[in-house]
Formats: sequence, C-alpha cells, structure tokens
Amino acid sequence: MVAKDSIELDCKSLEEEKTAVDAQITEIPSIFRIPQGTLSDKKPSVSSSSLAIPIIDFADLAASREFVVEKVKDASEKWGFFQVINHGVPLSVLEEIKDAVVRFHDEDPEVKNSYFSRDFSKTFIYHNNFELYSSKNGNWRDSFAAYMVPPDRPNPEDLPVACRDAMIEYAKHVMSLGGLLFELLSEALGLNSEMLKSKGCMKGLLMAGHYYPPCPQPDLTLGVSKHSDNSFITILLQDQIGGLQVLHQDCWVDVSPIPGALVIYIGDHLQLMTNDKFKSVEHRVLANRDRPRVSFGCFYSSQMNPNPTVYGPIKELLSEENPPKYREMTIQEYTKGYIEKRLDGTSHLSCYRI
Ligand SMILES: O=C(O)CCC(=O)C(=O)O
Ligand SMILES: [Fe+2]
Repeated sequence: MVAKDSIELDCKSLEEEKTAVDAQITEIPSIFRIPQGTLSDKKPSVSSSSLAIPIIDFADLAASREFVVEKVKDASEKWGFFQVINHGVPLSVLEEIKDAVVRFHDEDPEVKNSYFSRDFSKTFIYHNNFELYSSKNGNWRDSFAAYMVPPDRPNPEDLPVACRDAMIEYAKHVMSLGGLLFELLSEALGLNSEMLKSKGCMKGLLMAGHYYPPCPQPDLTLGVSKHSDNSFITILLQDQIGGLQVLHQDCWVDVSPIPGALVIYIGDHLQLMTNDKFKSVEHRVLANRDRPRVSFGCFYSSQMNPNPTVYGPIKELLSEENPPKYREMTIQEYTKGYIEKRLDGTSHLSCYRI
C-alpha cells in the first residue's frame, strides 16, 4: 500500500516528466518503458486490408434488420469488435467531442491539475494512468473521465468549461446509439430485444477523453497496453492518426480509422453474461513519434449505481449442454479486482470462471 504523501509526490513527478516530454525530450522516462519483446510478442501486425475487419452499415437497418443482426452476431462471436458507419451520431458532434479533448489538453496545467485524481467516484477526473500504482509501466497518454449516467450525475457546473457542452451533447447521442446496440445484441443472442437493457446494461455510462502525445521513442512504450474493457460494451471514437490494434486469432490487427465510424467493443461483462458466446476483445494502442492522437471512449458499466446488481450468465442462454461457465459478480466487485490486477495483459474474467 503506497502512502498518500508518496502518491501525491509520484503524481507530481510524473506530471513533471510529462511536461518534460512536451518540452521535446529525446528519451522517455523509465516509468513508461515496457518489458523488452512486448511489441513483438505476437505474430507481426496485420493491416486491416488483408483481413475482413467487420464494418456494419446501420443504413442497412432500413432494408433488413435481420441482416444487420446477423452481422452483429457474427462479429461479436468471432472478433468481439466491429466498426459501425451511418450510426446516426452527426459528424459535427463527433468532431466537437474530439475538439473538446484537445481544448482540455491545451488548458493551463493549473486548470488541469485541479482535476488530477484517480478516484472515479469524483465527478470529473484527469490522470495519466488510472492503474499507475499497480502497473509495471505507465502508458503514454493523458485521460479525463466522468460518469455521465446515472442522470443525476454529474452536476454540469462540475465539468470543465473546455469540454462541458460537448460531453453533455455527446452523451445524449451515445445513449440513443447504445439503446439500439443493446437491442441488436439481444436479438443476436436470440433474446427479446429489450433483454440486455432490462438487465441494467445502460444504467451507467463512463465517458473518457484520451490524448496520446507524440513520443520520442515509440518502440519502447505503448499508448495503452493490451487489455479488454471493464464494460458491457464500449463505443469508441478515434481520430485519423491510427495505432489502435485488436488481438484476433493471436495476431495484432490494425484498426485503420474510417472517417465518421465508431468502434464497438464487447467488454468483459457481456462475455460473462453471454457465457462466452460473445468475446470481449483484447486491444492496445501503439505510441507514435509524429503527431498527437485523440480518442473518446464511452463505457457502459453500472459501477456508479448506488444499488449494486448481481450479474452472471443469462439464464435464458443456459442449458444442460451449456452450463454456466462463470460465477456471479457485481460490477463494483469486478471493477475493484480489474484495477488491482492492472492492465497486465491477462483477463480478469478468469477469476470468475467456474
Ligand atoms: O484510444 C483508443 O483507441 C483505445 C482506448 C481504450 O482502449 C480504452 O480506453 O479502454
Ligand atoms: Fe479499451
């Protein structure tokens, strides 16, 4: 257990190191260095052009819902991930939330540091690495985060002016897209379309803005290390810089940015609820030397719900041939273990396997 004083001190020194990065240092501080061989631990990265990365066009819903549900099913089972286009979130709203991440990043350090925290129970927090004190190495990125749902949080006044309006507007659009996604995912499981929503999958929404500064030694660190998400699903917006990779058939696959598209990940909680029918996808982000990268993640997770709900494999999916593979858990319990375990490249789901 690290004493609070030394945490404060460490935060400060990390901040200073990051400031040094902004001041054009040529060598990254040791805290950000990944173990040798991490980048080459799998088969070489494959560009998306040689593999049919699932892209689902929601404009097809007008012609055939079954067609789209089938594509969602296939992608969720085989990849645990897909990209959606024509999803209904206006391009201007996507642009505005990315601009908001940059605006916050460009604020004076005093403004940003007034939000510095890793305590997700606070309304709005800013940090370098949420699991820094339990991790082997730091990730080359800065993030802010806020729970936008349940609807009584946050008090808009508590969000920084630089991103307040953009976050509120974006949350409205994401909640509407999330509703549609949970319906399609329920149907893809052969369940009533309201099933996942009725289980509380939309009770909590954590929104996080990520800024990945250019890195002088991108081969020695990662923007974010390999992990699967602590969520039911995640809706991710990335800019056009690239660097996101998903692990597929033991091979890192580049998720090349598509203008206007959103990336959807199946998270750990949905893998558990579907008894492994849907897979939570492991992913990471490479650092890059030349330009900053911005992404914005929306994580459906009911962590902030004051009444913890118990989750386990959905009964309707179980049978004699398909007995439960996981024991039940609450999201709060899962999240505590997920953070303690750190982003060490192993799945926290294995702790719940029967
Ligand atoms: O920045 C990205 O593209 C991915 C971010 C991510 O995986 C996460 O925050 O969980
Ligand atoms: Fe992630």
